[in-house]
Amino acid sequence: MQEVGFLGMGIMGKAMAMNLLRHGFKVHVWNRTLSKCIELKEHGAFVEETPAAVIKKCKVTIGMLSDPAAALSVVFDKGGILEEVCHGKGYIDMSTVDAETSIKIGEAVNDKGGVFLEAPVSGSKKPAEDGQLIILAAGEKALYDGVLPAFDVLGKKSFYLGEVGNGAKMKLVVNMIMGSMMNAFSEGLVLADKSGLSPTTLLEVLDLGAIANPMFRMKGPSMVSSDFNPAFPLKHQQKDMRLALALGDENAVSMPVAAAANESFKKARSIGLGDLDFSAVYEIFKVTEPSP
Ligand SMILES: NC(=O)C1=CN([C@@H]2O[C@H](COP(=O)(O)OP(=O)(O)OC[C@H]3O[C@@H](n4cnc5c(N)ncnc54)[C@H](OP(=O)(O)O)[C@@H]3O)[C@@H](O)[C@H]2O)C=CC1
Ligand SMILES: O=CC(=O)O
Repeated sequence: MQEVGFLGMGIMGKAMAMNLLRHGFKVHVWNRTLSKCIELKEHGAFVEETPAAVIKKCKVTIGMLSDPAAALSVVFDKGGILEEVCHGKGYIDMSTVDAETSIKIGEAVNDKGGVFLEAPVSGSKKPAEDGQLIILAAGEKALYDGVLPAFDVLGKKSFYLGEVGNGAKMKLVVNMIMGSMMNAFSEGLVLADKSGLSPTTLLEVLDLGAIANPMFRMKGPSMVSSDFNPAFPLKHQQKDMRLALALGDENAVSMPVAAAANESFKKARSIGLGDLDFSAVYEIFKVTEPSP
C-alpha cells in the first residue's frame, strides 16, 4: 500500500501527509480551504477537489479533521466519502471524536461496501512531523493490518483496540488526563509566581522529581515566556474535555477534576484564546481579583 488519500491539512494532517510523502508514499490530498494544499503539492502530493475524488483515486483514505461535525461533514455532505466508497475501499478516521460519531461513520462506510477503521492519535505537531505518534486504532482488522506500513511511518507504536468506539474512548481518556494536568500545572506556575518564587526554578524542581513528564518539560518554558503558538489548539482540547465528560456521564463516572478543567478551557475560549495552544489556559489563572 504505497498510495494513500488524506483529508484535512490542518496542523496534524499536513505534518502527517508530509511525512508519508517523505517516505515515498503517493498521497492524494484534499482540504476544505484549498490554499493549505499548496505546500503539499510542491512536495509531490496530488490535490483533489472533493473527499469523494480522493476516495475514487485511492484504496485507502485517511481523515484528520477538527471535530465530530467536521468528521461527519466529509463523509455525509455533497462531494463526501459516501459518494465513492465501495467494496475494496477503506476509510480511516484519525480525528479525535466521540465513539458515537465513529460508529455512525463506520456503519455508513460499511453500508456502501467499504471498510472502516478509527485511529485517533496521541502526540502533537512535533511527534506528527517526526513520525512519533501513538496510534489508537479500532475497527476492521484486515484494514489495520494492511495499513501498518503507513502507521509505521506516522507513529512509534500502534495499538489495535477491537471494535469501533474503543479508539475514540481511549483517546478521550488520555486527553481528559492531559487537560486536567495542564490545569494543575498552570495553577502551580501562577501560585509560585504570586508567592514570590521563580516559575523557572519551579520547572527545574519539577523536572527532577517523581512528577517530571515530557509535557511539563516541553510546554513549561514557552508558558513562562507567554509563547502560545498553537501545536494543539485550545479549542480542540476543550472539545476533548467536553466529549470525555459526556463519556463519564454515560458511564456514571464522577469526574470533578475534569469538569473543573473543562470550565477553565471554556473560560479561555470565551476570552478569545481558542486558537492558541492549549497551554494558554495558563493565562486565565493569572487574572487576580481586584482588591476591595
Ligand atoms: N494538534 C494536535 O496536537 C493534535 C490534534 N489532534 C486531533 O486531530 C484533529 C485535527 O487537529 P489539528 O490538525 O490540530 O486541527 P486544525 O484546526 O489545525 O485543523 C482542522 C482541520 O479540519 C478541517 N475542518 C474543520 N471543519 C471542517 C468542516 N466543517 N469540513 C471540512 N473540514 C473541516 C480544517 O479545514 P480548514 O483548513 O478548511 O479550516 C482543517 O483541515 C482534531 O480532532 C484534534 O483534536 C490529535 C492529536 C494531537
Ligand atoms: O491531542 C493532543 C495530543 O497532544 O495528543
